[in-house]
Amino acid sequence: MAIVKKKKVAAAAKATPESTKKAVKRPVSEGEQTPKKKKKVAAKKVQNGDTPAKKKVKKAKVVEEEPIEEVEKLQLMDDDDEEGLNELNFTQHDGSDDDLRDDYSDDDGKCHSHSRINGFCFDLDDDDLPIEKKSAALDKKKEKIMKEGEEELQLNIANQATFELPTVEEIENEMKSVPNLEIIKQRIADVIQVLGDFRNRRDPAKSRTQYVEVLKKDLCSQYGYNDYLMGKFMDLFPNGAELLEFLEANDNPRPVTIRANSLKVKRRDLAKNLINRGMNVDPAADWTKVGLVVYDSQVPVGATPEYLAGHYMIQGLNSLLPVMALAPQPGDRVLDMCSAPGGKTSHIAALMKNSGTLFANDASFDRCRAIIGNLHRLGVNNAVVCNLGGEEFAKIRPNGFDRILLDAPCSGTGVIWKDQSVKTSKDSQDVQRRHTVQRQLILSALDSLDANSPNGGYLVYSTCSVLVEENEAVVNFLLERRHCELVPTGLSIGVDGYTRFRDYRFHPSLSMTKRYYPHVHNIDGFYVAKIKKLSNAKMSKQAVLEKEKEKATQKSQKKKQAAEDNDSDDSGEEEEVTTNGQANGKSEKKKKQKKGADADESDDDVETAPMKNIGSGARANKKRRNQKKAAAKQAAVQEDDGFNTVGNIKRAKKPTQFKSKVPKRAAARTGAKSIKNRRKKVLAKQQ
Ligand SMILES: C[S@@+](CC[C@H](N)C(=O)[O-])C[C@H]1O[C@@H](n2cnc3c(N)ncnc32)[C@H](O)[C@@H]1O
Repeated sequence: MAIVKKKKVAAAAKATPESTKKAVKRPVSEGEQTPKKKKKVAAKKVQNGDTPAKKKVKKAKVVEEEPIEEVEKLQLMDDDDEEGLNELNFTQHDGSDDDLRDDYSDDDGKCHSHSRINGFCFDLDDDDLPIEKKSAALDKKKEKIMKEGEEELQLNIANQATFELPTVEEIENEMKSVPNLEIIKQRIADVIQVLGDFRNRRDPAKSRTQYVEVLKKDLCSQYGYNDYLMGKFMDLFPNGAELLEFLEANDNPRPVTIRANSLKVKRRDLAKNLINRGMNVDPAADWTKVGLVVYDSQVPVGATPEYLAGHYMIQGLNSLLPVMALAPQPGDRVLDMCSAPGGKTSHIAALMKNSGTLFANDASFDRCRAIIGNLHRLGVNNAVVCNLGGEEFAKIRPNGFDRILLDAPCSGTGVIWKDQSVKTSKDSQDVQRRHTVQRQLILSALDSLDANSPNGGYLVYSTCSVLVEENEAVVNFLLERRHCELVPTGLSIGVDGYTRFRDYRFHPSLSMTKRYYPHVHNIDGFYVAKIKKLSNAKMSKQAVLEKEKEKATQKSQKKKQAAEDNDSDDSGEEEEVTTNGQANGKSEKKKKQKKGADADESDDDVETAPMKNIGSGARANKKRRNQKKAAAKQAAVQEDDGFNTVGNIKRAKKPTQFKSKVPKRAAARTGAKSIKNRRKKVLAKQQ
């Protein structure tokens, strides 16, 4: 303790002349504390779980040991040292100082239990032991703090009850200047609280939609998302607290994890070697035998001799899941349809023990180089790397594989921490493009599977997206189009996939699929579904068309019904418009819906109305058919929000694989020329 004091004296010596002057002028101020500061210190002690009695005994001892001169020196300390004084519990007062009541005095402010030397008070007399008195005083103080805390809480609750919701326009204006994140954060918490107990906490003049709109705007500016994606996440996590957890998790990195390459090394041996290199590693989770988590490392994880020798692959734990679900067997014919850079491919090869045949495909030629590099490094020698659009496999290798992994290209909404640009770059068009390609790929993948494979016929579909449009809706689309069924993934972690989402309903078996979230599982957001192909025969077009028709009629009936309801409600609503702003919004919405329904019906009309000015005959019929098809396709694409699983799919532009060096017209011309030349030659010979 003496050392501590000396330091403080030294600090006093260092103090600026001004502060020293101040201290000399007002020596009493050394021991003075604002009541707040005192409370803080006391609260700190309570929090730390210090036994106050013990501490005080120590301090009293120190006081007795210290020479008075030393104590006087302390008067020269500057303000910064107040806390140090506090810790040592020296108090200088005349026994009536208000500030001191909290600590050692009774309610009258007089210090009864202390003797005073030079104005400093010490615990010496009275019947009770000083330690008991101090303990009692502390209890009292604690009680007071608790009381104040309770009062503050009540005040907060009262404040929350009167929380005023700004309008969306006000928020937009606020955002034009530099947004105050503290205010926004508080408002987010307030709105979430109101939404959690809407009936009691709402402002009666404001609707839930208004609260939700304000929340969305604030979340967008707090976390940096665009409106579209935030809307999607709000649909996904209607619970405000969970939404915040998810958004926070998206701003924080996941743990660094690696997969031991069982083709070359055992996990135990790899861990030993890496620890010797200065890496702090541990088994990553109880559900994987090959994953290791790297807590910290003195060497770059991607440049150790073990890495270069192919003993491990740097992979997120989520990457292990689809391969585990696929469970490839030695000797299988396996296709990894979208495999670059080859992390999952090399895991598949390891499970196949480098036997059988593994096709590692990717549409990007550049990314195929990465597959080749990784497969070489990891010692994979049962793989054929190919560079095709996945859509081609149904044609070039129908019913040709025992197992297929389709780790589809996606929006990446599960790995936002890796690429923050996703927050603003994803819009409805982008997501629509994604799920369109995903549907094409999943159909092609299923058609490439052999349903009669003795131990296979399995397709695993996975994405690193959390959006339902790219996951359950795509799998549901497949179930409606092909003879196949969902089977359990065999994965012990993950939450069940959606069978219903907002107004949409999926096949009940979709609960067998698995979802992963960063805030729940501390791995990247991910989705895994395992599908068994039941028959190699394609579902007849007739059956698919009938299903489509059925759904379409149901849909149009619903719309008509909604339109009729609107008609009958119209007059009543107009009255409401004048009296109730909330209802106003509602009727607007209904009108919009009606408009939409009308537009859709007119679309239907386009489809069904007889085509004019085309004429008759076979050609005209064909033209008519094509027009109908084009109109239907356009309508389906326009409407397609990702859940319209029976609609036509917009074909993505096919990647051009081989380009003929001679243009078509030139080729035709050359053909004609050579025929002419040959004819000339023949004629010449004849002559
Ligand atoms: C999610 S990544 C695959 C990651 C890989 N499975 C792994 O674990 O290392 C999606 C890949 O699909 C590829 N891709 C995109 N469209 C494709 C298509 N039509 N056919 C095949 N591959 C495609 C992309 O080039 C990208 O490499």
